[in-house]
Amino acid sequence: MAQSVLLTGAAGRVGQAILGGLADDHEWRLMDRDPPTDDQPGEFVIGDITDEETVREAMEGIDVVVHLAGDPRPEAPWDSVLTNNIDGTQTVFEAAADAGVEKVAFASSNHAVGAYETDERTPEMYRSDDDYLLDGSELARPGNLYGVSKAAGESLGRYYHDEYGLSVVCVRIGNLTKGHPPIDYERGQAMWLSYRDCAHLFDRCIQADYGYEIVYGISDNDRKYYSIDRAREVLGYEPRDNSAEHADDDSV
Ligand SMILES: NC(=O)C1=CN([C@@H]2O[C@H](COP(=O)(O)OP(=O)(O)OC[C@H]3O[C@@H](n4cnc5c(N)ncnc54)[C@H](O)[C@@H]3O)[C@@H](O)[C@H]2O)C=CC1
Ligand SMILES: O=C1O[C@H](COP(=O)(O)O)[C@@H](O)[C@H](O)[C@H]1O
Repeated sequence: MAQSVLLTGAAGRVGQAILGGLADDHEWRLMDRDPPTDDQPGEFVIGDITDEETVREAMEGIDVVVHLAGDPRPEAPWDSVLTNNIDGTQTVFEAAADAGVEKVAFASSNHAVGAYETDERTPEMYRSDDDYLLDGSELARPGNLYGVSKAAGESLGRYYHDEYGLSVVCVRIGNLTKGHPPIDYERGQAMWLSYRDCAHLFDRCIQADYGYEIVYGISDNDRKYYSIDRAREVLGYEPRDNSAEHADDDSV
């Protein structure tokens, strides 16, 4: 069923992957601090997610928030992730709760659990014959300050679910790459998320019923160390891509 969706960070890669698959499926209000470069569906709000008033106005009449806006760089410095990823995310959750929004899907990251990739486990855990698997029930274990900010976002989601009754799903997105898995990069191939699986996964986040969830956002790769069972069970995620099917592509 079509929902009224606020998509923050709409001008970025994940936002464009989602809109590429779902432009006609929902009523979109897009928000980004950068203006769109070409035609986009619905209305576009140019603004910063740390600006409470703009975020409150953007939230009016919204059923579901897909919150992507933030600094996506694994090497991002603390001042940037503190402002954009932690303060900005708190502003979005608070405004969503106040506006009576039903659900928030939060773009978390593989980097929230990056420190499980110890020297002893890698590179074997990136390969299909290794059975090491994270399933979303494990504690966050960030390997950088960006990952800390994503773990903080997951915690904010837990708080706004428990205290305000918001339905929250935190999607620990793997490596979104258009057209094919990352080249010559075993880790990236194990956590590849194709554009069409990305759009489908966030559609399920918009439409499914849940309380508070942490799921992994990757395609159905033969190589994987993140389970997608929870995304299948709770959201009805049915990925169609697999990085192994590109094994004959040059260097993949
Ligand atoms: N691309 C990937 O493979 C992955 C992405 N993610 C997360 O998904 C989200 C989107 O990532 P990408 O699309 O790759 O990044 P991107 O940099 O392409 O897009 C992010 C968008 O957010 C906007 N933005 C940033 N800070 C903002 C603020 N304070 N107010 C308003 N807009 C702001 C930017 O202008 C940009 O258009 C991020 O939160 C990132 O951490 C997580 C894991 C993997
Ligand atoms: O969270 C993110 O993760 C992906 C994959 O991480 P990488 O360190 O293997 O590149 C990254 O490409 C993306 O920029 C980031 O937001």
